Amino acid sequence: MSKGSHLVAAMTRSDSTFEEIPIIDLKDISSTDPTVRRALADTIRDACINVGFFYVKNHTIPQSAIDDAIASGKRFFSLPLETKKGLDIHKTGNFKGYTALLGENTNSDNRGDLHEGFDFGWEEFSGKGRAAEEDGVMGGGNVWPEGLPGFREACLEYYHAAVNLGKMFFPLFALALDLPENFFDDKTTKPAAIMRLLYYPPQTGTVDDRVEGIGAHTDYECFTILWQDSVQALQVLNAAGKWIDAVPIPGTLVINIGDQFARWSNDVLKSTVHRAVNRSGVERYSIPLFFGSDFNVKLEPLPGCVTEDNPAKYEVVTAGEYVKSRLEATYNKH
Ligand SMILES: O=C(O)CCC(=O)C(=O)O
Ligand SMILES: [Fe+2]
Repeated sequence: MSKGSHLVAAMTRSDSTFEEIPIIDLKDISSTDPTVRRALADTIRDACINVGFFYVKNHTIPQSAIDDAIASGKRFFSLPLETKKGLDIHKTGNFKGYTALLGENTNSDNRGDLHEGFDFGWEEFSGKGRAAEEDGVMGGGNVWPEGLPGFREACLEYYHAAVNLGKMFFPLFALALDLPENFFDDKTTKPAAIMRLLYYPPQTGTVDDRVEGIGAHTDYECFTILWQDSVQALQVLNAAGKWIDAVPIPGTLVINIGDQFARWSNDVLKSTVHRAVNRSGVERYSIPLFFGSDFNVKLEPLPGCVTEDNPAKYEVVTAGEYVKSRLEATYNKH
């Protein structure tokens, strides 16, 4: 059997009627022992083929960075609406800044998402960002609120810790796809990395089913690293059409595959539909960080993912074009 049919065969045997989301221990993520790395990559592959979601523990992001980012997020969201609207994501032109309640509609059948958000991208502590031509539609500077000392620093502290974790994942995904470990290196020299602080008010009283915290969707990039607080809201759709709770587990992050990886791997890796609905009665916070390839990379099917039984499913587009079209649809910028 060729390598290609091996992957596709694994995918064909996969079972996506999961009832639970697997937990993967990352204690060996920096190991240089090939056997140990192979074993970790195999666990990741099983999770990505069957579920498209997994928790990680021992994930390397310091608890202090999480605590500071969340505390800063809470300060930001409690600013007056007018102040936050000064940073409106619809006005910045590069999908960075503030999203008000119902300012975004992730599922086009819905009436708007019941969350507030604050989005930003690559920036060094020194303030150096990326030029527009290095980051596609998301290129150009971040916008930061005035009068919140330490906010930017706390955001960037978490951001860089999460970006470092994300960079450690690409070699593991390469191994999981039977590719050389360095396969993604030259395709992720300036990887897309967009972070959001999200605030979900509780939905109480009579609830319109078309208003959810974030409507059912798949993510746009290669994979997402999500921190969630202890309030249950995130749900993942299995192949039987059942919503499975991604129960908050202290000390873990949630990792999920997005559409770029699904397209690139011709659906060997699953980009699974999910949503967040906060009917807990209390406020909820989360921090997704969307991790992609360099924006000019063509998402041509990876070696081993296309066979006679699994012909190419997607039109080849660049990563940047793909994300741009999805963001424009979400924020209604046509
Ligand atoms: O807040 C969450 O748990 C999920 C957020 C999410 O799915 C997203 O921002 O794409
Ligand atoms: Fe998502």
